[in-house]
Amino acid sequence: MSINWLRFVSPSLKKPPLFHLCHLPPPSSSSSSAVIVAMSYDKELAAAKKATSLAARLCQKVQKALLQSDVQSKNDKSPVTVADYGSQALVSFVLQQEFPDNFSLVAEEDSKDLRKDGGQEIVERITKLVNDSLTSDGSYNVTLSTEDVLKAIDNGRSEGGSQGRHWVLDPIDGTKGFLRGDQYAIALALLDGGKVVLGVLACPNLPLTSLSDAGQHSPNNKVGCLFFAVLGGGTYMQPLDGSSAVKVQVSALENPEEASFFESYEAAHSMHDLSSLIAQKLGVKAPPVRIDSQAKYGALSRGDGAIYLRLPHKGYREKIWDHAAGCIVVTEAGGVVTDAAGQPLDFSKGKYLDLDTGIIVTNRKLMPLLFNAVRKSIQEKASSL
Ligand SMILES: Nc1ncnc2c1ncn2[C@@H]1O[C@H](COP(=O)(O)O)[C@@H](OP(=O)(O)O)[C@H]1O
Ligand SMILES: [Mg+2]
Repeated sequence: MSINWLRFVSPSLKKPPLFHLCHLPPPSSSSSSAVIVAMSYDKELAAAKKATSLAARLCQKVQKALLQSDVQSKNDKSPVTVADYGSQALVSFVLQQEFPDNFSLVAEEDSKDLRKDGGQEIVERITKLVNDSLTSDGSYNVTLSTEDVLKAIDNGRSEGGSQGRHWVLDPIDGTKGFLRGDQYAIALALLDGGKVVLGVLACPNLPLTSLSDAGQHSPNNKVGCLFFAVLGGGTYMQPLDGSSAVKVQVSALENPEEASFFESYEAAHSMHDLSSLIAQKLGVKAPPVRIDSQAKYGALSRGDGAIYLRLPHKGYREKIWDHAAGCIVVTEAGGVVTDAAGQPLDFSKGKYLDLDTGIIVTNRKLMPLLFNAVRKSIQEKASSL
């Protein structure tokens, strides 16, 4: 490869970037059936789709008629809602029912705040939402008590790691988007031996057609997408109403000037000034597409945009549930996900990802160019401070 990327690599970068050295598997060949996807994880995939779809329905119901009392503030000042808790309880309950002998879940929420004085009313509201969802589905003939719901939430306390199987859940990724009435996702992945082997992203507000299509905001345009991927099986998207799935691929774009890029809606989550510098270096003409949550990974996996830049402010540590499902959804659709030093994301170290600077995502053709632009821009920004 003749790319002169080494000039821009920081001195602290010990290992060469992933896309340069690794033999990446060829993009999956096109296939018409979703049934062949999961040879060894088919039961897990079915359970993950069911759990996230149920959780998505619960979240949609809450988002439609959100009460002031549905929203609380966590210790870190970030918002949490009855839908975050309800979604986690539902997914945890379904997975434990399906895999009673091998169940470990790393999830974002816990019941500590709910168990405090004055929490009873909100726990009852969550329990009703969970039971209504289970009843509407009909597969589980149970009524959970408030204590069952709190326990189901707390079953997400696993630390993950490099051994065995662990489910990884963000019950609502993009809670701020959820509260604004915008994008959010229910993100569920399975780690096996520290590697992500399966991912499902339910995106209740994402249009079924490309975000770049004219008229995507028209009331006739249906929303609600379920993306799913199993290692080696490609990525599929289906409407959340359950109709048939189609295989998706990342954009094949080679000219960065024609690319559009995704970033967080929230400026506090990603440095918009740095991504604008990167876009400028690449000659990107389109303005950034700012949406919340891992819906960005889903949209990128079907080629809505070609680049996703996530460049958190100094000191922020990314959690595995914010990227595990999105990462496999994009890589199985032929994309590449690395940190800003070109290294693959390592999901085997527990709850956190230890990253160099941020996360960059694009297709194989554009990655060397993007990587160059990212390194140059990071150095420029650092030297201008
Ligand atoms: N200061 C920060 N920098 C980067 N990410 C942050 C952040 N504070 C919160 N986040 C994460 O950003 C996620 C939302 O992603 P996005 O910015 O792509 O919409 C949040 O998920 P939750 O909504 O589950 O808390 C949270 O994990
Ligand atoms: Mg969340």
